[in-house]
Amino acid sequence: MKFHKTKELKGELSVPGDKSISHRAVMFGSLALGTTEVTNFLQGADCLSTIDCFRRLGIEIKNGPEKITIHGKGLDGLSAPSSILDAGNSGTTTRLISGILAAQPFESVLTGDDSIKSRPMRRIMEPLTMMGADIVSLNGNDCAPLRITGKKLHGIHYRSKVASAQVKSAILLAGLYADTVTEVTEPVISRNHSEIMLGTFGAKVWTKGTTAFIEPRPSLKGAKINVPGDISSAAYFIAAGLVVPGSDILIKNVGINPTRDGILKVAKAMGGNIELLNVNHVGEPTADLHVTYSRLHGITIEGDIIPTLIDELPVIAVMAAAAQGTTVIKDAAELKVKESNRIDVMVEYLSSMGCCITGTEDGMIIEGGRPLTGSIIDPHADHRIAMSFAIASLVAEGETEILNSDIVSISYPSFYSDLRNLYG
Ligand SMILES: O=C(O)C1=C[C@@H](OP(=O)(O)O)[C@@H](O)[C@H](O)C1
Ligand SMILES: C=C(OP(=O)(O)O)C(=O)O
Repeated sequence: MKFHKTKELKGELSVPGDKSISHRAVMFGSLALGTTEVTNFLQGADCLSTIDCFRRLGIEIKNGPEKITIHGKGLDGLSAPSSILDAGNSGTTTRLISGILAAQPFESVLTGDDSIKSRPMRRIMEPLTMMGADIVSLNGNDCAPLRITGKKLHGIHYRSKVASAQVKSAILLAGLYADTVTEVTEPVISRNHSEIMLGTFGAKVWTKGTTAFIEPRPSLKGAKINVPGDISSAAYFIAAGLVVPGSDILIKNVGINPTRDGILKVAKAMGGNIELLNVNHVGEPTADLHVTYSRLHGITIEGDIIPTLIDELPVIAVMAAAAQGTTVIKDAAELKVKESNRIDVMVEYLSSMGCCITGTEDGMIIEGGRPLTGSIIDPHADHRIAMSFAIASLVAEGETEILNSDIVSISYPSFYSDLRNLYG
């Protein structure tokens, strides 16, 4: 798909439902007894992979136009899968479902696409094995495909080396089936959607500092879940509104959970004009975001804020390229093990557009303010890279071509049409 420099972006949009919350609604609804209804579910390929896996585990899930309906059968209601479980491109599906499968009275084989088959799974294999699970990486490389043979699990106190909601959630889900309380301590708090939603379904989950606790064997009951708009998807329009001169965009109903809102803090620290309207603090907090063009300046982004904006760092790099001065991103080595190596790919293609950017072991250094020029971008089958460069193209002279641009359907199928609707 080809893109050109644009005049101001103006108008209003609603981004699709949050990916993390949509996955969890299907998973927890499947483990709850009774009907769960999910509105504003993200119809992205990753969340559809989660639906497919739970259908193969014997759960009836209706994906209707207005809502998803899940006929959960309770904690012990899953049945041996009819075939290999395919998580597609989704790390969240792979890691969270592993925590559930580790406790089932049957064997499962879990796989995914080439990206999933190269992402690290030792981080969940280790704690789940400590709990008593039997998980084997079939290629012997600590990646999927995984053969998971369910066992009786023990509660543990696990100290995770990485701040990862996928690791934390896998352990908490296994903890539903353990013999005692399970505890997970993270170096820095990661997104807490599992803790919030498990509570909604009736689990006893609590936190103290960076430790999350779960009691075993709750009776989970079906619930109604309304998924807020995904702040990770809103991030592209926040960035576009801030960097394209004259822009004025209203993004409606965006999730602003404090474990996810780092993009808002960073945008403001860079000098961005973002106003939060209609803030609602019930359940997962939401707001409408009013974004207007701003003269951005470089900042340092490091430490505890990193997990709250980890998926937004590629588009933050684009904002940094358009800003005046230097932006330093540190403590973000996790970027190397996402759908692509997001440090290498951002450095390669922002450089190809004329940006002065250097990759480091745990981030990037970006000297902003140089004019960008169009280029040919291979997003390395990574949805967030494709969307980030679509935004960069809006301020680049000449033509930018994004190869395999359809990859955005992983998390945001209507991304290009939503963007085009804002053109003058
Ligand atoms: O739990 C989740 O829903 C997610 C957690 C993050 O991954 P890590 O837990 O691996 O950091 C994030 O990058 C991913 O897009 C979704
Ligand atoms: C890293 C991501 O997702 P996952 O880990 O679920 O593949 C993402 O959406 O940026």
